Amino acid sequence: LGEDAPRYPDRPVPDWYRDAKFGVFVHWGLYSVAGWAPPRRPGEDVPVELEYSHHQYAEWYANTLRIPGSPTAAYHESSFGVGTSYEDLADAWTAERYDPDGWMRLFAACGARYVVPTAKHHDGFCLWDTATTGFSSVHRGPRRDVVAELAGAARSAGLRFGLYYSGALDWHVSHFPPIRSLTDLFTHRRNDPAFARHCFEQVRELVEAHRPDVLWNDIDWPDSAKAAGPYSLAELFEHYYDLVPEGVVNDRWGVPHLGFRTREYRTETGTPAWAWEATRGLGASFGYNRAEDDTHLIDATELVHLLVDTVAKNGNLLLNISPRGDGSLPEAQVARLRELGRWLAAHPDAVYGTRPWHRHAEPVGAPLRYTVRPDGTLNVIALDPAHGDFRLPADLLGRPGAHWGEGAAEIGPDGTVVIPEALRHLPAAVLTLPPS
Ligand SMILES: C[C@@H]1N[C@H](CNC(=O)c2cc3ccccc3[nH]2)[C@@H](O)[C@H](O)[C@@H]1O
Repeated sequence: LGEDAPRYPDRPVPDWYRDAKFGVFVHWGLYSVAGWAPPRRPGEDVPVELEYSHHQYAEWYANTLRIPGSPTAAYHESSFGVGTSYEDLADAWTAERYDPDGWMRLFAACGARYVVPTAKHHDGFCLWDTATTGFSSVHRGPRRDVVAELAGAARSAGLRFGLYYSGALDWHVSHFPPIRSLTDLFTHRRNDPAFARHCFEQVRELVEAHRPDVLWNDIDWPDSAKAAGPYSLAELFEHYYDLVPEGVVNDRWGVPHLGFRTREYRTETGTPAWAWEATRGLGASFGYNRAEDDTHLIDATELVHLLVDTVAKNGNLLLNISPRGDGSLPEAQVARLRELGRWLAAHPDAVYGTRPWHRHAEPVGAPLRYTVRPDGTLNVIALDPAHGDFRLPADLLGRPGAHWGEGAAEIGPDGTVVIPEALRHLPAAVLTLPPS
């Protein structure tokens, strides 16, 4: 490391985060007013040359709109007229159905233990009472301090409160051509000291006002803040941890300091020793996309499997919900969240507070996942109980006291486990084995 390379703290990921397992991501912002991107079904892909002109992330609307001939450019003109800019939409944003307390009560009821709303996304529109710009939800549109209301509502609902911040991209204060490729993504961004100070001061406002339990930065941080000195990232982290001793950050700051690692619409192949977080939308977008319908969304059973698989691999699931511009929550998304919450409410000890076993699944055979409770009890989670009986692996044969939630389990001498009829309709069934 060069002589001016700052020293970063080496901090463990706090237990509250590792025990929490399930958080709700909320991408809500100016882009939610337009709320449109070309819809994409699970498994559908586009050729790499259309990756940005047909970006499936509706929160990228401001960039996609600027790509000549993109479906978003056509949608924008037909919806808002040739003379309306993206930033003009700020004054059309009324958020008349925005109910922060209702949101947080719902997320808590669905089993989330933390929530991470967007404070500023790539469009540069700030959702808090900032002194750094007039491009904010306090000065324009809703005329509300969205972040403050969400922080209060989250903590009243017993949730830990984190904040998403777009550290690399701020299209309100940058003047590049639209991002049309991965190369553009790395070059059409500001790294100058003035921008670095701007980002430093914005995050300092958020940290000092709300003490977020999670600082979830996206993509990267301005390069000029990565050396020692005023407004450096090292100073920002030091300030953050002074104010929030149990605070945790993710891995998208572009410096050798991270808390939990992140995977986006991806999972880990095995069980890493480090804490990590899987994040995705319920459909193909984080921001609200009115072009998505039920067929574009992950179904509730897949959602339970995603959570269980992620936790078995030492990860958390940060599942995104996309509020409409008016602040209402898409009913199809809420239905899936509630279904996940019902399973979690019936099987809390299979997830919360657990740690991985020495393997997360079996290489072949029945789709099982494993988690270990603090007292050493092993949760054997059958992901497809409708499929019926399964064989316990050899290293679990003979362990006494096998139980389903309500009663002793019937296990044959060859390890065949009979799944009770009453459990076969569930997205997953949990067999517990007391500590051996
Ligand atoms: C949550 C999501 N993040 C996107 C940027 N993605 C990344 O910076 C990123 C993806 C990813 C996957 C694996 C490991 C690191 C990663 N960073 C944003 O461009 C989206 O609008 C949205 O906010």
